[in-house]
Amino acid sequence: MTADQEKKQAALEAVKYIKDNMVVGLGTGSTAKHMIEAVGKLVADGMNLTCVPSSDATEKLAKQLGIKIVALDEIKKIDITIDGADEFDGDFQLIKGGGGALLREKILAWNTKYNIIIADSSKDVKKLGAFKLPVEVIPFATKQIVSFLEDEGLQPVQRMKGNDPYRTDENNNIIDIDILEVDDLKALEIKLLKVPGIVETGLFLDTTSLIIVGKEGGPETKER
Ligand SMILES: O=C(CO)[C@H](O)[C@H](O)COP(=O)(O)O
Repeated sequence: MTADQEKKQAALEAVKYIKDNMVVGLGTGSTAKHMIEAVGKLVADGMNLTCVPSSDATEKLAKQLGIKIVALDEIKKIDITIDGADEFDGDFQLIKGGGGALLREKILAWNTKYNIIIADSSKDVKKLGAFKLPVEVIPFATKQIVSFLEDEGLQPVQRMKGNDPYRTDENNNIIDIDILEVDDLKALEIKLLKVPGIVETGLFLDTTSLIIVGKEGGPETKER
């Protein structure tokens, strides 16, 4: 099975949790794309869903598929959010933000009753950190924060798009850092979020309720 087939299998399994009249959070990325297409089919088949997108790209695709989109402030709580991840571990902790949508994704996750993560099997790791952790920062403070992260030994690299700094949907920059040697992720998260100018990190430590992994022989569902 290819990674993309695993992603699609996980996505199709996840949409089974969606019921009529739900408010659904739509993640971002290549795995989420399969899920959004499947949600589009549910809607085309007559299901009444209201969806909140986690990025401009997701919003665009969802609208093309005829999915009803609302802004987060138009609803009280999201019933289910389905999103991808760059890595997950045995404690349901994630690294997200490879696609740059970590800030809105984390806001959606925090405002959701039941968060489902869908992934191909390569995302399943013993310890988070082979994938660099994205940190979203405001442009005004980016250089100073890079310097701070260097002093912390986190080997920061500012994300670029060609010759220009990468910009998120919220017009911020991203710095990718190396956390493979970090054992206390909670302490790291607290330390980073205290730095003025750091808006958010791609560490999702306690929002996930269910992880569905695409696998040869059928999807594996891990419940927290
Ligand atoms: O966090 C994300 C975007 O910000 C994605 O969920 C993550 O990067 C996984 O992407 P993909 O499904 O393409 O492997």
